[in-house]
Amino acid sequence: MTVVPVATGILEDENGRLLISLRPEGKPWPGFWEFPGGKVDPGETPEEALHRELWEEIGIRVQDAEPFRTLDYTYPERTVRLHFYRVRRWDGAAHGKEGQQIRWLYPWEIPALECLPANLRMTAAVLEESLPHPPLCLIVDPARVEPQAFAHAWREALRAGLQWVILRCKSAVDEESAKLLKSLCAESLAAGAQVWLNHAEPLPDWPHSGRHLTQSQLEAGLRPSEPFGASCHNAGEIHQAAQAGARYALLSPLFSTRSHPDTLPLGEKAFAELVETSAIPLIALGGLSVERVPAAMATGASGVAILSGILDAPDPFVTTSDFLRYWRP
Ligand SMILES: Nc1nc2c([nH]c(=O)n2[C@@H]2O[C@H](COP(=O)(O)OP(=O)(O)OP(=O)(O)O)[C@@H](O)[C@H]2O)c(=O)[nH]1
Ligand SMILES: [Mg+2]
Repeated sequence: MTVVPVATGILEDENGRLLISLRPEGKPWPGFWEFPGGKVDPGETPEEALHRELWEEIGIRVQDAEPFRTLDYTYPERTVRLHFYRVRRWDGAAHGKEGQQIRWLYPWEIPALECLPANLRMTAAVLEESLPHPPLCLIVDPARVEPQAFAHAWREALRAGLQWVILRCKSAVDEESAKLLKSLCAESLAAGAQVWLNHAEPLPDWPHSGRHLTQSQLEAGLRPSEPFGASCHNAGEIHQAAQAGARYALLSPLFSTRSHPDTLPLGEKAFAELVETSAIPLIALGGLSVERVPAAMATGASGVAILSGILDAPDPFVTTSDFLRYWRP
């Protein structure tokens, strides 16, 4: 089958909002949102097509286009090779030159609209850029470990370079623990790490970067006004999280775990298939060890999350460093 080359532009304004446009009647997939662009003409390079299409469709002259991703996608009517470009500098004011609606949206707002399926991967790829780096997420749960040992493990992980903590606090903590947790949150932010609170309402006044929602909070309709991620276990839950505006989903369990021995793991193949159709980045959770990080990342996961691996380690500094070595050889 012939593959139709297509060039599309992901325009980004100074606030990080992206331009999407509505496909008009008379073309395949009318009423779906897309990034503006179109088919590469014979004799044209994809970049030349991008310049021409963005002039024809939204009336701008591209100054700089940075190749971003190339993706093959098969629709019932044809297979397209999509050359996506990031466009941050242009002349002119973008408008629907062919009468089509356009919108400027933050990347996490896009999955709520009906988009061309091939484009959802791009939303996920753009969102992935804002995740902490290295994308190793430590889930800390004070209910699982005695407070002093817990604080020690958390601090040692930060000292080793950890950049991402999800603080899971399912039950109320006493005043002394609350004081300790608050100061650990502040220390983490001061170390340049992000802290996402997984906590019931009302949220305590602990310094944080965002919220992490459990599946039942998401289900119950909780939609924080600040950045949030969510815990998911299947395609339906990922879709719901994406539509709700989540920045990422923790997808579990990738491998079998000691904590949930009766839960069937997704396995690498099913995980990779979920990555293919997800509009938000997926973080692999469940049964992760240092040795398994490469296999987890090979599924297309945007990062890995661990719970027991570091908190229970004899030397959390060494174990965190071992995990981080995957991103910092
Ligand atoms: N423009 C555009 N096309 C996309 C995107 N994602 C995606 O799968 N496509 C597919 O790429 C193909 C190119 O589409 P197009 O209809 O824009 O082509 P065009 O502007 O040259 O229009 P024309 O057919 O009127 O000449 C379509 O099959 C469309 O479904 C996207 O984000 N933007
Ligand atoms: Mg077009």
